[in-house]
Amino acid sequence: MVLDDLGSSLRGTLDTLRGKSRISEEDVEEVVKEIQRSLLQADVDVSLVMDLSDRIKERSLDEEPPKGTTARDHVLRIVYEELVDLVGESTDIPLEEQTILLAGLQGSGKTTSAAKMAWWFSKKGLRPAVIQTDTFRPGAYDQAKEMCRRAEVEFYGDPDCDDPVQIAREGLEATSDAEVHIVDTAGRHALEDDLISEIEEIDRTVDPDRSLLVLDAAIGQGAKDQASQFDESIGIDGVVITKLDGTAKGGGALTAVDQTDSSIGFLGTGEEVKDIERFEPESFISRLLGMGDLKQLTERVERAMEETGDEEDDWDPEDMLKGEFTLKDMQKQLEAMNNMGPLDQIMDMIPGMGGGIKDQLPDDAMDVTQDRMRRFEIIMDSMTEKEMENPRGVGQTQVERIARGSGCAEEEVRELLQQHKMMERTLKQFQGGMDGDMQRMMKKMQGEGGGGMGGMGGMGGGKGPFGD
Ligand SMILES: Nc1nc2c(ncn2[C@@H]2O[C@H](COP(=O)(O)OP(=O)(O)OP(=O)(O)O)[C@@H](O)[C@H]2O)c(=O)[nH]1
Repeated sequence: MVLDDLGSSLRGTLDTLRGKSRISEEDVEEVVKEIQRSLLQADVDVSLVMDLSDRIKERSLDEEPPKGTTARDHVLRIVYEELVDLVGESTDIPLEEQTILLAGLQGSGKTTSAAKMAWWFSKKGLRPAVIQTDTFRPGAYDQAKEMCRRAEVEFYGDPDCDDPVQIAREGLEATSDAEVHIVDTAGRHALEDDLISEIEEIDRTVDPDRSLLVLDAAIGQGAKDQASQFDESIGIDGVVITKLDGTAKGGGALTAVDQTDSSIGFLGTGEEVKDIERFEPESFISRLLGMGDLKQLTERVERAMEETGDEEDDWDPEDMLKGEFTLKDMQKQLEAMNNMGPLDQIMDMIPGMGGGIKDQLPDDAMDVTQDRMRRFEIIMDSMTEKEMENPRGVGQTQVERIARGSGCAEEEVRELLQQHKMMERTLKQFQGGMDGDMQRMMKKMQGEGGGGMGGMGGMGGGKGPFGD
C-alpha cells in the first residue's frame, strides 16, 4: 500500500530517541532523512517532500514538547500532523441529491469506482444510478452493467448508441428517480484532445455537482500533468485513488491532489463493489504509520466507557500496569470489550497491534464470545474475594466447589482460569510497551469512567509507536 514501509522504517529511527527527553538537531535529521527516503521512493514529488521535511525539522526543534511528553512522542506527533496535512482534508461528499462525473485515463478504475460509489451511496440510504457513457472501449457497457447488478444499483447505458453526450443526457432523464447520479466516462491511453473535448461536452450536459478524477495508485509523476489538464478542462473537486490493495506506491496520486489543490474522496481497495472506503486523513495516516486508528479507538473507548458506567469500586487499571492482573481486572475487561464490539476490529485500531502481533496471539484470545463471557461471569460470582484476587491459588477442591456453586462444569471453571493466565501473559508482553498516548488514554478512562480499559491491556502485545 501507499508509502508502505514508512511506518516501519520510521519506527526504527524513532527507536533511537528512546529514553531521551530532549531532541537534538542530529536526531531530527535522522528522522527527516528516513521520511524523505520513503516518500521519494513512493513517488511523492520532490518539492513536496522538501517542504514537508523542512516543516518537520523546524517544528521538532522549535516547538516545546508538552510536559510529560518524550522526545519520541513529540516528533512522532509532528510527523503525524504534517502527513495528515500533506494528504489534506477529505473531499466533501454530502449525503444529498447530486450528480458526480468521473474522469480519468483508461484502466484507472472509473467504471469499477462508479459501481462502488453507487453501492456506497446506497448503503447510506440514497438511491443511486450509474450512467455509462463509455462508447470507446468495447466491453465497458457489459462490465458496468454487471458491476451495478452486483452492487444492486440502477444502471443506464446504451450499447447501440455511439454518442456519449446523448447517452449522458438520456441517462439522466431515464434515471430521474435516482437521487445520486454517477456518470462514468470513457478513458484513453493518454491525454488526447478528443478525450478532453468529449469530457468537456459531457460536463456541460450533465452539469455535475462534483467531478472526481480517478487515479490508479500505481501512477507516478505522470499524475501531475493528468490532474492539471483535467482540472483545467472540467475542474477537479476530488480524487479517487484506486488499487491501493496492490503494491502500488500512491505517491504520484498524492502529488496530483496537491497540484490541483483538490482532495481525496474515496479509496479503492479491491475489485469487488464493497472494496471502497471514504478517505479519512487521520485514519489513513495512523494506519500508514502503524499507529492503529487512534482517533477511532479513542471514540470507541469513550463510548464503551459511557455504556459501562462507573458503578464501582476500588478497581484500578494502573494496578494492571504494575503487573497485578486479577480476575476482577479480567471481569472488567470482558465487560468493556463486550461494549466495544468485535475484538478483531478493536485490535486493528490499537497502536502497534496490526496484523503481525494479532496473528501471534492464540486463537482463543480472540474467542471470548458473549456466551462464554456470560458463563465466566456466572462462575466468577461463585468465587470468593480471595480467589478473585489470586486465581493462581485456586486448586482442584476449589474448582469442584466453584463448579457446584455456579452450576457449571469443572472444565469450564478451568477454562476461565486458563483464559485469565493467557490474558495475564499477554499483558506482561504489553508492559513497558506503553507510553504517551496509551497511558494518557488509560488515565483518562480511569478518571472519567473508572470502568475499565476496554480490553486493551489484557489483549495488547508488542510495542506501539508511542511506546518507549
Ligand atoms: N485490485 C484492484 N483492482 C481494481 C481496483 N479498481 C479497479 N480495478 C481493476 O482495474 C481494472 C480497470 O478498471 P476499470 O474500472 O475497468 O477502469 P476504467 O477506468 O473504467 O477503464 P476504461 O473504461 O477503459 O477507461 C479492472 O480490471 C478492475 O477490476 C481496485 O481498487 N483494486
